[in-house]
Amino acid sequence: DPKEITAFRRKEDESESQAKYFSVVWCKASKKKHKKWEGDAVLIVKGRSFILKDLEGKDIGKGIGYNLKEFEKIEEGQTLMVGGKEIEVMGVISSDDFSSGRCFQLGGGSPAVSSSSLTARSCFSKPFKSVCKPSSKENRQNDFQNCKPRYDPYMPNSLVMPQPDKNHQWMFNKKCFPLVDVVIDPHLVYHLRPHQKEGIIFLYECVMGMRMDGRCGAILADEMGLGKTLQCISLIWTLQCQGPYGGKPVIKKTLIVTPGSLVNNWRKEFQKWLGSERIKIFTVDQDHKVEEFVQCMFYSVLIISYEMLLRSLDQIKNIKFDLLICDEGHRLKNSAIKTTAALISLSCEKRIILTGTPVQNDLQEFFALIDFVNPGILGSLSSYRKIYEEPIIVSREPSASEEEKKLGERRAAELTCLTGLFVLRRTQEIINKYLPPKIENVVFCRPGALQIELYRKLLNSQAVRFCLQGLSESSPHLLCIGALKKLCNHPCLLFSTAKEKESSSSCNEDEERSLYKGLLNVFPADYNPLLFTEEESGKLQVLSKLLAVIHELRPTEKVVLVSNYTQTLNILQEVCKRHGYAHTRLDGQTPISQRQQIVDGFNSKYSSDFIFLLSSKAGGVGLNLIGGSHLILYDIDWNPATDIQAMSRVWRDGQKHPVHIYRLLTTGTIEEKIYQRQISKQGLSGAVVDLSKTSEHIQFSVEELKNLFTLHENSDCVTHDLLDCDCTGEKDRTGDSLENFAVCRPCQLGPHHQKSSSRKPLSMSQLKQWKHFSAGHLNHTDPFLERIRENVSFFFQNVTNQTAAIK
Ligand SMILES: Nc1ncnc2c1ncn2[C@@H]1O[C@H](COP(=O)(O)OP(=O)(O)OP(=O)(O)O)[C@@H](O)[C@H]1O
Ligand SMILES: [Mg+2]
Repeated sequence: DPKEITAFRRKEDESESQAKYFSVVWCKASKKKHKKWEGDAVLIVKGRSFILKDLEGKDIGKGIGYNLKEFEKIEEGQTLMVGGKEIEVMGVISSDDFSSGRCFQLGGGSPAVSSSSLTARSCFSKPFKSVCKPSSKENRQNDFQNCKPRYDPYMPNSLVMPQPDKNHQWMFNKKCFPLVDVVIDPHLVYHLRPHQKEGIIFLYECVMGMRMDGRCGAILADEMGLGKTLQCISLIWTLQCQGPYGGKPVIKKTLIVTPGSLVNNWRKEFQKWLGSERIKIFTVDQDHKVEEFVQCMFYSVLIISYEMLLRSLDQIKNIKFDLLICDEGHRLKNSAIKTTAALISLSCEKRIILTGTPVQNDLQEFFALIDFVNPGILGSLSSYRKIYEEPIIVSREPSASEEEKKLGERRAAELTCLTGLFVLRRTQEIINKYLPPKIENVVFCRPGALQIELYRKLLNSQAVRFCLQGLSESSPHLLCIGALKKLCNHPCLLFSTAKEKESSSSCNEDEERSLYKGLLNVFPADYNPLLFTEEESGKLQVLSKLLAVIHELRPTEKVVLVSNYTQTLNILQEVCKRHGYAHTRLDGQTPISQRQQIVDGFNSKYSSDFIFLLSSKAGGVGLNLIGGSHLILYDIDWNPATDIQAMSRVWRDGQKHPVHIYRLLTTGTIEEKIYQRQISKQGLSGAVVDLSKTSEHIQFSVEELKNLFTLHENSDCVTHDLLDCDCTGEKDRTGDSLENFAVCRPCQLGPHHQKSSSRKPLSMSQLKQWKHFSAGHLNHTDPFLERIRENVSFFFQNVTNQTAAIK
């Protein structure tokens, strides 16, 4: 009957589209009576086909063309043969449990974790006195008397840690000590910002294993400058003196591992918040070895650099640390490197990673960080890949089917949920209200005549032409880019290299020679790079005027002057000398032991330094340079993170003055192109804001190279030309409110990671909202811009926190 056939077909179609999931055990098909199951698996049945996956998510069987009726009837307890395997169905898996991935057993059954421990958190319980029978009444009274909270939990503004729930007490209070409130030292609470109080509670719950049974790790990924250090110091100080069970301290010794340049910063922060009496800390350096820490019982905190840690690993392994803190811990994202392996080898369970970089952009790196703080929580790397990484990545491909998209999203949500319990990230906005206004300027400086001539010559070189024809196998484009960038900073930087190349005869440097060929002829015959002038470089001219006007109008304020190149810093330093500006300098060659001293010197109100010369790549991360309130970025990096890092050195907690940021770009040159790339491509694609990415990682198409290697001589601002803005730069322009431009960041996992905007690279549409004007039309009250306009073709300006009260 045709009707019946249609009905049958429809039914077949329906079951084709609806998958069913079962948990099963399996073994190879055999005739043996006593079978031995070989393992658990997940059976996915869809119409006439099936897939069998092991609990690591790997396919262990697949087949099509099975009997539809038989597949429809599958139920608990049933055995059946599929793909040469015998299976017994243990139960039905809900489609939600499958799509979230929860049905795959992870690291010893964490599925219950995500929902239950959240509720557990809020359920405070009484100690179970009934179980607890101290030997005598007196004893008990003594116990209770000794077990008073260290600080009064009922004082107004007191910060009391949540009490552990019954389950926790059962696990960790075997001796039935009375429950005591853990209260943060009021001396610290007085200074804490609200987000820091929350952060301390978060860290406390994590390391106490209250958020996730038996897991004591945490990742504090707050954006730069939110005071991760203070939050950790508060935690250490609290756990070292108090604990919920009978008031007994939870930890004795803490190990803090940090980049070398920050070792002393940590010491200083301890001192700043706790003075030198409360807690004894020990920093390892050339003259202070780990042995000393071991010998002196009164030290409780050891601060050491990652490099020193490797060198002293054997001694460190012999010390029992109860808490491990890894500052700038994103460097542990690679589990293959020695440092990570060394830290994993330490037996300490309570582990905290601090990082200002978003951690979830790269799923593999994310795994490494998670697995470091809470080993095994996501299962093995191979199962993580199958269950999370692969479906999530597939779902983001443009070619992904609806089904793949859904599965990927669901798995991503589950991953966020699972890890969200011990990863905390707050963005900069949270602290903006405590900060003074920030005035950001992008200043387009006209190149000098010599610069233009040299620029043309370089673009006509054989090396550049080869690049554009895609003729070269090696990567001469990096050479060409490097030379153009140098030229933008100052022509004298090119002179020395060109001189060298001219005389060298090595043939591997052919490309380099072809780049510099004939360049010397463009320089004046008696050119001496040591006697460079400011006029030869557009930016240097602007810089020099800018410094002069700051010096004149704000004699008590200081300037941080940033470049990525040591050679450029040399030039800038020479300029300081010529004008008699007192200055100090920190770059890659500055011994680590001296860095903090230099920073402190500059920040001190008694210092006479006017300028801090900083190589952002060498020493930027984590430094506080709040002594300066003007920051000038002399050159631009491919990676916006480098520049953002530098900017947040001055606009951070403790800054007393309005902050002025100046980014200098040479009009029409490669610098504008790099800037555009920063804001359009990277900004919009939400590319990882990661300091480790350098230009070597960037792939350029020939088309892109053509654009890079073009000089726009007739534009006031190519970036503005690209904005599709209808103004002609003749007046201060600002568009609609910024909120209209939600920036999407597809790399992040879940919606609640999308909040940040202030520390993210700008997008083009956001830039359009900045005030912008050509220098000729500057009817502006900014006295600083007024003074430099002569050598400038265009300005962009944006003010954040305009109304902020200056403390
Ligand atoms: N509650 C506070 N009140 C005043 N100053 C604070 C407070 N919290 C932190 N600070 C100061 O803010 C500055 C930044 O703090 P910190 O160095 O800990 O930031 P961070 O989160 O580690 O940032 P980064 O990622 O750049 O290392 C420090 O000088 C610190 O002393
Ligand atoms: Mg820090």
